[in-house]
Amino acid sequence: MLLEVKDIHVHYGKIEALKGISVEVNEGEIVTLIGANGAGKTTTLKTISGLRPLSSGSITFDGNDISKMPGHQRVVAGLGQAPEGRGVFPGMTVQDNLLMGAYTRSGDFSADLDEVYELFPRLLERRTQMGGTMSGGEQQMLAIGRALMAKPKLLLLDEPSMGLAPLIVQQIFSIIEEINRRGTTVLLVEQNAQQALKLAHRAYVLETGQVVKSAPADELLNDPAVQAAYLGGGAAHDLVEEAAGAPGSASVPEEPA
Ligand SMILES: Nc1ncnc2c1ncn2[C@@H]1O[C@H](COP(=O)(O)OP(=O)(O)OP(=O)(O)O)[C@@H](O)[C@H]1O
Repeated sequence: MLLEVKDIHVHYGKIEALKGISVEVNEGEIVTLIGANGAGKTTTLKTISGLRPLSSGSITFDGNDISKMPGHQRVVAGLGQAPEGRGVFPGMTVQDNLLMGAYTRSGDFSADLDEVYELFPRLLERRTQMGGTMSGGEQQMLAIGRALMAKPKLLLLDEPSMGLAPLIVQQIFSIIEEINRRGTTVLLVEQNAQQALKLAHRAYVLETGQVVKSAPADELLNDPAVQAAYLGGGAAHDLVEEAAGAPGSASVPEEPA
């Protein structure tokens, strides 16, 4: 197993955002976390990448306990992240943005730059353009390309479809598939559950800081409760109740994805 997140609890002040999340990612997989706004998807990714501290639980990556490892060391260990909101450096060129992704490495990474340009021909066309003047979709490509420059074993992607037109989302998702086909394991957080489940091998459904379901992605795509709650299939269905077997014990998802 490449990543094992075990029973993690994470707080923002007194608010417990993650209430015992466990997630596993095997080498070669695309795994997705889906769930309504506020379910804890982004917090889970931030905790894996070291941007949020754990209150309890553990994270094991590539055989090492990284629970207390600082974020920059996790990048060196092989965790690459394209963050929510993209984090492109606006006043730097596309190429310099990409090269920043390799700051933890030494040696010659021109072959890696070539590979990123091959995956994203648009970035090659725009390599001298300032990052901040790129469109939303192009900035998302840049964020993923920059994360790839660190040669990650596991690529963490936070809502790559956010705010993008359907055609661009399709393009980005097929590139993620290609990145995975070339050997990079992917953990994807998405509001766009439909697209994410079509792309992923396995998925976890999060609600109010807990995992309420985990299954192969195609199984979840055909699951009536998941369809109702997250795939625009009708009235929201409460998966927490179903998981807990206790009707009336939890809240309804805020909105379908
Ligand atoms: N900086 C913060 N300070 C306080 N509470 C926070 C902070 N960031 C997130 N939270 C809370 O933690 C919980 C989980 O939020 P998180 O952003 O992880 O959810 P999410 O599933 O990624 O949602 P979204 O899809 O809306 O980004 C929410 O209740 C949220 O309000």
